Amino acid sequence: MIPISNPSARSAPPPTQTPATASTDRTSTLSAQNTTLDRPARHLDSASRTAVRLQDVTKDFGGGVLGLDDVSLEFDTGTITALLGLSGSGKSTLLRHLNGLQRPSAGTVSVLGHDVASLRGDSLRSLRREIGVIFQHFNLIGPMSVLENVCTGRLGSLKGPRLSLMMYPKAVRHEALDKLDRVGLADRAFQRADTLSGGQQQRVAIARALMQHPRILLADEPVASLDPVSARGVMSLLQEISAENRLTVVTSLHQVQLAIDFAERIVGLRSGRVVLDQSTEGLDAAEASQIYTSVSGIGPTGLGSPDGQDDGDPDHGHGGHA
Ligand SMILES: Nc1ncnc2c1ncn2[C@@H]1O[C@H](COP(=O)(O)OP(=O)(O)OP(=O)(O)O)[C@@H](O)[C@H]1O
Repeated sequence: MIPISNPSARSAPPPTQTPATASTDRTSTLSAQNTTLDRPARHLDSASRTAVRLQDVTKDFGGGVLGLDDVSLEFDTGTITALLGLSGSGKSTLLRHLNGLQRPSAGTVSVLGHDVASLRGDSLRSLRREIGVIFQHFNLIGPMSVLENVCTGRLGSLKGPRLSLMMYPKAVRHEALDKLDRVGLADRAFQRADTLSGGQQQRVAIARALMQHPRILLADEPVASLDPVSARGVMSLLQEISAENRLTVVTSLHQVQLAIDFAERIVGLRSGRVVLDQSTEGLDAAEASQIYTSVSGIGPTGLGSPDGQDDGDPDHGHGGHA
């Protein structure tokens, strides 16, 4: 059995448990987790087969910049799609529309059956709990332990502040350790997050996202900061987790070969438009790379990803682990 508390944490105040969680032991935690991990195959009607649908979506940032230009796409439940395209082609903008960080100027974005643009407040937060997010720079809290970072993935569904690891319900701490075990890092639970390698930190971020029991995972250039070996390890983990959980993964990538090897489908964007939409089966890297080589029609580039910006939307916040 994996120990759940470290000696330094034992002096911390007892966890504040709600009646619902106070009686939850490790067994029930594991069975709750397994319910999530081994979700029985459900009869899927066409609505639940489609996790995400964008219909004629345009995002006009003003000044002639279209982040998305008449995009219509559907992402099926349990699939992995890689978004490819030059810097400034609209990959992050597309991802931000899926969790309501940005709203379309025209068209509709439907996620898990909800018209995202129509959601506000609690209903938007509730949808965001179903959407895990991982980032290029991991967004872990460096001085905090790995385990506590993973526990923060549950903050969106817990009431009140959690100022230390021991303030999380025991069931949450156990589950966080199980998630860490799943990503191969249970032995690092009590290490400071910022002492891990980049690949390890991204695994922790994945474990944190899994604490939400998400149905969709958005990954914005998840391997851009990693060496090639770690990058393949993280993509392989995403692939496994998608299959285990019927998790719909939409990820932006810059490496065509990784997209072909680990995603089922590639969507190529250029100046906010879909210029390639193809299954990766039998897809040739040279063919997919054409979205980078033809420069005609490319809009403003080199502006990078304006992380953290949004539309000034009052509900703004990263859906990942809030
Ligand atoms: N909040 C914003 N305000 C104004 N323009 C924006 C905003 N967000 C994105 N853009 C513009 O929209 C276009 C698409 O940007 P986006 O960040 O989606 O590209 P990207 O493909 O993710 O790029 P990268 O690969 O560098 O992350 C760019 O021209 C960008 O400058």
